[in-house]
Amino acid sequence: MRISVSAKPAVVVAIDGPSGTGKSSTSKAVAARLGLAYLDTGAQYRAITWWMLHHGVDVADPAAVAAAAATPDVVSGTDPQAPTITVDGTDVAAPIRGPEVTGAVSAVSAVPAVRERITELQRSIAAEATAGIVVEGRDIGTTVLPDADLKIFLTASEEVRAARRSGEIGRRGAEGVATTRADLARRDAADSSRAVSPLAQAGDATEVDTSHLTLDQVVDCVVTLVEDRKRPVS
Ligand SMILES: Nc1ncnc2c1ncn2[C@@H]1O[C@H](COP(=O)(O)OP(=O)(O)O)[C@@H](O)[C@H]1O
Ligand SMILES: Nc1ccn([C@@H]2O[C@H](COP(=O)(O)OP(=O)(O)O)[C@@H](O)[C@H]2O)c(=O)n1
Repeated sequence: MRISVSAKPAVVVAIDGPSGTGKSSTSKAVAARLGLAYLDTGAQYRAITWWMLHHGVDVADPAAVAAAAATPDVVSGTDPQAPTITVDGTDVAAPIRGPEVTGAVSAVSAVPAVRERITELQRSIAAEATAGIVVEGRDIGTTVLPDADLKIFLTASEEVRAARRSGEIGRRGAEGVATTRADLARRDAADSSRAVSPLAQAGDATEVDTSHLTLDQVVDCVVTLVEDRKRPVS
């Protein structure tokens, strides 16, 4: 009798949700704890946006963005302890977090040619992650990896999200938080209403409201869900 030993299947975890719900922090920690790779898809959209701005492409003109979409070479490093992002070999980890990119990224990411390019890249990175991967974004569970083993949709109140993001970017006081809250609301509205793969919760995703949970509690919750859902070794 021939006994076939199949490799343990890799686990693919999709974590989606709006800004400030804790996607990046949670995904990195879950991946590190479980020995999985980590992909920040928002960083990829930010990187292509940075490239457009850097090369003088009019980001308000979808045709101009589409015409340039195939040119930049976006490369993501998927170690959750030290994720990296480069465009045409330039490390853009810092500039992609600046206000210019944040203000333009929703317009660029709404262009179908950009989404096609980046979605293809995301699928190939996930396919190559032999140990498994946590992929975070807006459309991972609905569009990029609809067959993910586990889909999580993180939420949190607008108030909490604005306070978290303000703390992160050093905006102080009630006025600072109100400005951040308006920025987040604008970006969420744009991301949720675009025609191609908008920010949306997959029907089979588990929703986790992080408003009143510590990061450790959220990580524990997701790790437990991953452990429960891992496909059995056959
Ligand atoms: N459960 C939590 N409780 C408190 N702060 C959190 C929690 N999750 C994330 N944060 C903080 O909120 C900010 C935004 O988190 P981040 O993971 O970048 O969110 P997202 O990727 O959804 O935009 C960061 O400063 C992070 O440290
Ligand atoms: N899968 C994804 C991930 C991000 N994005 C876009 O990229 C932007 C930046 O994503 P991000 O995850 O870095 O944003 P934050 O939640 O960190 O603020 C979002 O506002 C979306 O416009 C997307 O369209 N699809």
